[in-house]
Amino acid sequence: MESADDISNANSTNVLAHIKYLEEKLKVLEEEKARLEKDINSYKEEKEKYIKYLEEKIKELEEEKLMLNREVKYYKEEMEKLLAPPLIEASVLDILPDKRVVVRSSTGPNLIVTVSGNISVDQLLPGTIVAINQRGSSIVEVLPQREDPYVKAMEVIERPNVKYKDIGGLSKQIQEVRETVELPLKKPELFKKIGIEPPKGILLYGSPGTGKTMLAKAVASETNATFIRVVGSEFVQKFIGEGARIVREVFELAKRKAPAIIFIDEIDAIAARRIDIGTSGEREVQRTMMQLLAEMDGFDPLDNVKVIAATNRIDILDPAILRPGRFDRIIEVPLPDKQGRIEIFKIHIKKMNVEKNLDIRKLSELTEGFVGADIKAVCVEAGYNAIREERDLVTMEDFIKAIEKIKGRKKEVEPEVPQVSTAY
Ligand SMILES: Nc1ncnc2c1ncn2[C@@H]1O[C@H](COP(=O)(O)OP(=O)(O)OP(=O)(O)O)[C@@H](O)[C@H]1O
Repeated sequence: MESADDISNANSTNVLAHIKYLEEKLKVLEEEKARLEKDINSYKEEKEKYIKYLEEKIKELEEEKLMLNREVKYYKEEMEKLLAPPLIEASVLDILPDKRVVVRSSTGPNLIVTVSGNISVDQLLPGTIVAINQRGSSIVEVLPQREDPYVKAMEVIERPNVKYKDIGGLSKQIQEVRETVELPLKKPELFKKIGIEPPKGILLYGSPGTGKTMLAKAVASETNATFIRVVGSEFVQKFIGEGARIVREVFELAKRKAPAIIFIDEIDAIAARRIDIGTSGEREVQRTMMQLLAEMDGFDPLDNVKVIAATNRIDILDPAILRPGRFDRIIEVPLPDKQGRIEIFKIHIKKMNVEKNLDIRKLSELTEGFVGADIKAVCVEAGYNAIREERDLVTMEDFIKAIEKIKGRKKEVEPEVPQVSTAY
């Protein structure tokens, strides 16, 4: 028979074994727990990575969508452009009181059109270049204004306001210009009756500032002619490649605006004698001159267009332009002599408030070698001298100071122009 001790011994062995078993089980469970925790962490990490990857993917797709949207917009606009009817270019002629506009369309007729809401009528002036819709009913755009070089190349004065009496010291030259330009313009029948041809063109030569432009303007003014001025040197410097066309346009304009005087200043720049025509620039100048000669040859001496050219370098001119039927009257415009300077002073002083006994004779003596433009500059400077001292009367002293100043300025700027012989 088992004793109570035996029983209690057997039980405690069992309990111990059970405890051991439980402890092992616990260990296994803890290990399991640690493994699961590790799994969870790595799963979490992977998930986070995946989320990040997905987020980046979304960003990429969004960027791509944006690009595609842009592309769609571009193609849509292109499609619209391809499908849109072309606009018609037109230039504004007049604005009617009811805000409709008369335009000359590039397709031909003059049209009366409305102005689309996004354009203010104030923007439109005669000459403004606009686009009108295909139906030709409305101005839909104001186009950038192009400056035609030929418009820039000319100075056009409908009626210059220079009179012969504004020119001092050139009575002989005025007389010649009147006979050769004014008379044939005013009385062509006289020349027909007598049977002689007046010159088509005259050439004025002389130092800068002697009054050549004034003379040409005065003839235009006295004959009610349009004065069109072009400057030879600009053909070479500014309007390269356009010379021949500008010359053609100038003559066309002159015929349209006749009676007209074409004044070609600094003609030497396009009509100088050339030894060889090597560079393309020289060839271009040559073409301009050929066009000028062709135009001169092309009109009739009794047409009411006259050409006056001016130069201070007659010595370098190509003899071709001086042939009969071209510039066949040559008029020298000299430096004014003592009497001439008196006259020029008188002309410019007339408009000034000068002291009563101003000694103009003395002023003339002090200005030997001065041209008309210098004398004008002296008068302006004398006026300034009075203004600087807050006087309203210009004195002899002011003039003398001005003469000294202009003399100094002339020394600084005067180029060594060879004095032209008068043997022509
Ligand atoms: N004989 C003159 N009588 C009165 N004013 C004159 C005279 N000559 C020149 N002037 C004055 O000088 C200014 C310039 O003269 P103008 O332009 O006629 O000279 P130009 O000989 O044509 O000169 P350029 O050869 O430089 O073109 C004139 O606007 C005028 O005020």
